[in-house]
Amino acid sequence: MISVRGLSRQYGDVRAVDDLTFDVPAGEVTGFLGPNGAGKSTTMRIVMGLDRPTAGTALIGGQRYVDLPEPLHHVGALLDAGAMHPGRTGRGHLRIGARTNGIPLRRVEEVIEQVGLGQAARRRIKGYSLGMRQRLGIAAALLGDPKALLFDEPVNGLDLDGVRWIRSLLRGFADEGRTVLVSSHLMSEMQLIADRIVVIGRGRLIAEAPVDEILRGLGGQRVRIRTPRIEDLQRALADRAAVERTAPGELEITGLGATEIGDLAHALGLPVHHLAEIEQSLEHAYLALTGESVDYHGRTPSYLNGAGR
Ligand SMILES: Nc1ncnc2c1ncn2[C@@H]1O[C@H](COP(=O)(O)OP(=O)(O)OP(=O)(O)O)[C@@H](O)[C@H]1O
Repeated sequence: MISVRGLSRQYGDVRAVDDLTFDVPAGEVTGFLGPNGAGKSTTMRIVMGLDRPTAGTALIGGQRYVDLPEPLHHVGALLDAGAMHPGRTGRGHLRIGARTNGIPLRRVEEVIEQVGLGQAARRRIKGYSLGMRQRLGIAAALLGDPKALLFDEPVNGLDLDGVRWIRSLLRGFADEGRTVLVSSHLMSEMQLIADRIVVIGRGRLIAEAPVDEILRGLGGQRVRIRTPRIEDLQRALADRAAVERTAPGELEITGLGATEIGDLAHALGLPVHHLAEIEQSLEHAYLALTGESVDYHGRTPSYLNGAGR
């Protein structure tokens, strides 16, 4: 379990993290989402003791990283897979990590196997593809067989095979009861990987909820219903929910669940031809959540405005 409480980090004029509080429970994959510059990497660096907070705490199993007796047994992180000595071999890189942390060298061979580096472990890192570097970075994070794992953008730049591998790896860690925090820009990816997500913007918490709750619109659940007696239903719903006529014979309702609406139609004797909760894509929910907090909007060419939504 990782718990972040009232965490703030100020760099000169920039408040990179601003009074942030959230939990990363064991046994689940927690996705960490936010636009560029939202403060994700800063938060992860503070958890890993690589940066100091201006205020607040980030605890791993109740302790600060710096107070952990054998930190690599508690937490492992993939923060910057580029930060490896290019002249070393993969195995050499891992051996140094093991030696400096009192981890037996046989563990190096185990993690090489686990991440599928095999033959490549003999080669110098400068010849590694991005996917191989990610595998090596993950092997390093696993050296101490830690209970908690932090991954900063692990699927960035990976091909589909690599992405699928990371996905099953993270799921496996969570299923073993480990604590997994993974940051990403790829909302569609988070929808597949994460059980719950923490969304931040400009250093502040925007949402912390199970993925399916966010998909249902964080309480602003929408339901679509079709009935040939649309006016009767619309009248009955008018006082209870926000109702929008979206097509002839079709309503979209916000603020009531499918069960309540179905029961109401039944009580009124109205025939129902279709009734479904509308699932938002995580991307859609995320854009709705973070729209206000994006610091650097890309310019959209005018011919794309309104397209593809
Ligand atoms: N060492 C530093 N010195 C000064 N400013 C910093 C430093 N590290 C981060 N920042 C600033 O803090 C803010 C948050 O940065 P951070 O890298 O944590 O965001 P992020 O959510 O990880 O972004 P990205 O998705 O682009 O990696 C940014 O405005 C960044 O410029």
